[in-house]
Amino acid sequence: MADEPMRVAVLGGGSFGTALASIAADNGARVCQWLRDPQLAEQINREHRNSRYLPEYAINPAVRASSDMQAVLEGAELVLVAIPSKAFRDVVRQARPWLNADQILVSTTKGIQEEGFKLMSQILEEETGFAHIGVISGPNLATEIAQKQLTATVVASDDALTRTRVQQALSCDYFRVYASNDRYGVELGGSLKNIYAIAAGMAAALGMGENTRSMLMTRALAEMGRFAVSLGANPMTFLGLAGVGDLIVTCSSQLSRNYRVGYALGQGKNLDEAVEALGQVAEGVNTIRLVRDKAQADGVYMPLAEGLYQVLFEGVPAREMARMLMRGEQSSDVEFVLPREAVQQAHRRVEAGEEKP
Ligand SMILES: NC(=O)c1ccc[n+]([C@@H]2O[C@H](COP(=O)([O-])OP(=O)(O)OC[C@H]3O[C@@H](n4cnc5c(N)ncnc54)[C@H](O)[C@@H]3O)[C@@H](O)[C@H]2O)c1
Ligand SMILES: O=P(O)(O)OC[C@H](O)CO
Repeated sequence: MADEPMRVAVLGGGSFGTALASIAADNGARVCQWLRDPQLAEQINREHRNSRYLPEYAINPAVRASSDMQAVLEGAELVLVAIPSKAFRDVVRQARPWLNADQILVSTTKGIQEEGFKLMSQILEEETGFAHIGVISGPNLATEIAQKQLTATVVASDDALTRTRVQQALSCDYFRVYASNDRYGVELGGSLKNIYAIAAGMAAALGMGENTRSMLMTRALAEMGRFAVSLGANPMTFLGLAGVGDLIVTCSSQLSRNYRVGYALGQGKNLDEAVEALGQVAEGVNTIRLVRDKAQADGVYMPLAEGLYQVLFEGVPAREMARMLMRGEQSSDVEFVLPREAVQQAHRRVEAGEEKP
């Protein structure tokens, strides 16, 4: 059956789900997209446009949209789930009666569930028990993908079939799909970088420069690596597209919703106003809280996440927090080369007069 078009279902009618549905259709797949809003589904079918999330984008006319979950999932080989983390489990539960173990289930969502600190593919696994599970993550601003800007992503799964079929379904002239077998690391990188995008947006609004942004991104990577190690994950994965790559784009672009929330906060809006003005999901707001709490509980040193938490949720002024962070304990650049503890130990010895110049 090699010549049969692949059947792809996309759950979610937001900007990323819409862009991925259209790419798969461009590649010849039979694509059905599920949206909870029947009017938007109708508009996609009639005008091949999604005026709510990607108004300028000409969606491939072969994409069929529907608010009937059963009809969308029927016969699908690949199911892409592009639903914000807060609603993710509910939607998977809704879908469950029409899912089967032969299907490939892939999350595109960069968020964390509060209960149990679960990533989205873990929810897919828990809700279904299926074997073909993966994630897509990387520097993927949907608006740029819609403009067909050259873009790369990562499909991560320990299941080779999942990786291969996703690469086949989505690779095209302007969208390149790299493979990873570190599902947890790729997914964690995508979720964590949203925290630092908020900080970068805030720094930009406060008039801070490129040195500051560069410091922020690099120290963010150090902090992300530390957190990954504490969770037993492989920090090397963060050297790839789903770590460094996504940090760079999300900390640099006004197209990022997390960056925009940070920018609005830096301009003096409060959190509710900033989120409301955005009108879309900025996963980082919730992720900051969850990661800060987890880091505290597990004793992981994450000064940026802690500082940002205090700015967002405890009313500490951003400039004051920046000053405190700059005056924080002396540290190491790359901790995998020189451990942080070695730097602190050396300071203690010099301060105690045990080592003299
Ligand atoms: N937009 C991007 O640039 C981008 C890129 C990469 C990854 N992502 C990730 O993909 C996920 C989805 O992002 P997006 O940009 O496609 O979506 P979005 O945030 O633009 O919207 C998500 C979609 O989910 C729907 N939805 C929300 N709550 C729902 C519920 N309770 N039941 C059913 N549907 C519900 C919304 O109506 C919308 O259609 C995000 O979590 C994000 O982290 C987004
Ligand atoms: O708009 P954001 O901030 O959710 O970022 C979108 C993607 O994650 C960028 O890779």
